[in-house]
Amino acid sequence: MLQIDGLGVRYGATPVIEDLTWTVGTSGSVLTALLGPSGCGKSTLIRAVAGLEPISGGRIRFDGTDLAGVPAHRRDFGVVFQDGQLFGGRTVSSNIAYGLKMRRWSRPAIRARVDEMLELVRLPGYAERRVEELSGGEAQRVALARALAPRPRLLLLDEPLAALDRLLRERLAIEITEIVRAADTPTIMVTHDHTEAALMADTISVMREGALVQTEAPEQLWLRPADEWTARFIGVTTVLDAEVADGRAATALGETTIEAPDGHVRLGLRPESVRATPAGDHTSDGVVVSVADLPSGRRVRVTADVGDVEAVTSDAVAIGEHVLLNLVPERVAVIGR
Ligand SMILES: Nc1ncnc2c1ncn2[C@@H]1O[C@H](COP(=O)(O)OP(=O)(O)OP(=O)(O)O)[C@@H](O)[C@H]1O
Repeated sequence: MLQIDGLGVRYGATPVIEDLTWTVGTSGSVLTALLGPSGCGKSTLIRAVAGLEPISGGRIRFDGTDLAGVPAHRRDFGVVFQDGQLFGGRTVSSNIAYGLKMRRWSRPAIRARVDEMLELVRLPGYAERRVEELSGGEAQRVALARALAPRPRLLLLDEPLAALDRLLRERLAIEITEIVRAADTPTIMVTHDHTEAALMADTISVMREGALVQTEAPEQLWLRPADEWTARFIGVTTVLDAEVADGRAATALGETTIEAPDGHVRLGLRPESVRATPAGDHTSDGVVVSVADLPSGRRVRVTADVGDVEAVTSDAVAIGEHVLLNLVPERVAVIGR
């Protein structure tokens, strides 16, 4: 288990991480996503955990042992960066064997482990390929095999999919999840993409400007974001005031059932939290200003009294059409509760 208390990291005089506290690997969680916008300090945090960045304050412990003074290569952590950083001019097997040779594994043990890793990352038969001949996705799988080969206590993945195209990213995201679960290696994965985080992780930690704002299972994060910034970062497009009484919330877009104590709350709406239907003879809630047909269904933008609202619809509504807006109770987030 990784335990970080009051961590500080600075570049020169500039603090990038200040007083950060984080516990990873409790309650059976294998894969934790570290999710945050570009420049918030995710890579810096991962590098500090790996021992690649000096810390200016606080403590990093693993299984109770303080890592201060433990150099990177003695931490037994595996690291995969965005571009894999394979050793060029060498074969796949020589890359995967690298950490095992450092640890003085016997030749037969190394050979067996390399084969096992190639099976795990689904590249059997690739042992003698030179790394220059690999595609981007293959190279990242080799980097993963190299990191996992010495059986690390913790695996750190710093945006391992960022350089790949979208289709490959999604496929490899799911593959990596299966691989680290099969290896049963606690893993932290850095990403700025909340869909990627949800595809892979069983716990998501949200980072903002050098601090952690929330650590939660994905479903809880979607339904109970800690604050408005977090809500918007994970896809909320409309924030709505509501008054709750007896499990029902009254809002400018009508009533909905909600699990929240009585009183004032703010609700976070994603497009799929609101359903638009043609108003017909009813008094409309707003007018459609744009329509987009996405793979997941039709998305509309509606100008309403509460401002512009993104919504989904299964009707053939057109721009300029008057619509009714209804909340979808199980898709409505409560902010800050
Ligand atoms: N070696 C360095 N020297 C000085 N400043 C740095 C250095 N590395 C990073 N920074 C700065 O520290 C801040 C955090 O950078 P970091 O790379 O940790 O963010 P990140 O969340 O990983 O971003 P991204 O998602 O874009 O990779 C940024 O403002 C960055 O410009």
